[in-house]
Amino acid sequence: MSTQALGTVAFEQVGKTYPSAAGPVHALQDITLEVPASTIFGIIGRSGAGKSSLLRTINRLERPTTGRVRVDGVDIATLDEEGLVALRRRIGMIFQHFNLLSAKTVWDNVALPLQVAGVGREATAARVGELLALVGLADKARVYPARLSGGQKQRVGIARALATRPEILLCDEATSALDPETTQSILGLLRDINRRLGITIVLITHEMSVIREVADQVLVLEQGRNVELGPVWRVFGAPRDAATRALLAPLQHGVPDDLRRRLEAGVTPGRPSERILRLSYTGEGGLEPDFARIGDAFSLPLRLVHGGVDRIQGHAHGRLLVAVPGEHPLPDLSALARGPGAIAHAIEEIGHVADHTR
Ligand SMILES: Nc1ncnc2c1ncn2[C@@H]1O[C@H](COP(=O)(O)OP(=O)(O)OP(=O)(O)O)[C@@H](O)[C@H]1O
Repeated sequence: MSTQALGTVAFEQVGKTYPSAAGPVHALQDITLEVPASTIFGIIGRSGAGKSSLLRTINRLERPTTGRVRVDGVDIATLDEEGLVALRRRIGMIFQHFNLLSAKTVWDNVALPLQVAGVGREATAARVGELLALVGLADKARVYPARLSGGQKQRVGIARALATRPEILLCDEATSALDPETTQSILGLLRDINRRLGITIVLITHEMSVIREVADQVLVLEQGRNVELGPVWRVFGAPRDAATRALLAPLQHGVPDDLRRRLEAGVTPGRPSERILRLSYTGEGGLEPDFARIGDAFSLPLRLVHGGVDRIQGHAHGRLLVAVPGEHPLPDLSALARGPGAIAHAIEEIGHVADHTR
């Protein structure tokens, strides 16, 4: 008997190969990692990286070609039909396009898994009432899905997925069909479910902002392999793999167009100029941008040009572009990014621009 908390998923050297006319497709290769119980675990990767394949091994919608998937310590490949049915009651799933039955009301959609599980009429009614209240749709019980907004449909999907009190919830691009505001409300609901009910949530998405918003840990897949895994604040703050950096590019605070043009234009010798410096914050060690200390470190007039700091799980990460007068020598930048007196995790000079203000 396992002593792990309920809702733990462990992948052990999981591989998945699909046959295809063009030869075998190695969708997953040698994935070994553990999703701790009661956490929110995100899986990202470009299209075809193997995200769906990995997610679907958790409830045995896909069987690994090699290796093992354990849920609460049990190798799910060993389950018989009955065991598999029981496993799927412990693992809810929600989908991008909700997968609701259009001919059934909200109430009937949510009741269905309970009816299939043989739950009695009264207990079903009580549970459906509870679930609709949980997802904020108590007044929509008799409505058909066609009359609901996307966000409401996903709430029905969540209520249905939670009907049998699962310990794990799999989310397959659950917010990808929703507008940003509705996405926020669904993410808030998922976070609430995770915190209040202790349900482990494994989600795949192509929206990096979703991971940043809710996930505790993130796995980056590239061509079926684990190329990076860690707490979101670390992976997003200081991505180590090129694939991660490429995925995160849309979230980075880049150099704005006008500044880029000024950097490209260069400076005229003898005319006033400014140096543009980039200060980066990765979330490590609780280091935060502190303008008083930054100013002291340079002992030069300093101007904030561009940038921003996000907070992920309480860790500050982001980049600031600052300008200092070009004619003064700079302090040792690498020393300013080292040790207890560091003012940023990395400081680099990205170029000079003409100073039109002098
Ligand atoms: N049933 C299948 N038969 C053959 N090849 C498959 C099958 N399912 C997936 N693949 C292939 O396996 C690889 C991984 O697919 P998978 O759907 O897991 O990736 P993904 O990261 O979820 O992609 P997407 O973001 O586009 O959904 C891809 O090359 C895909 O074409």
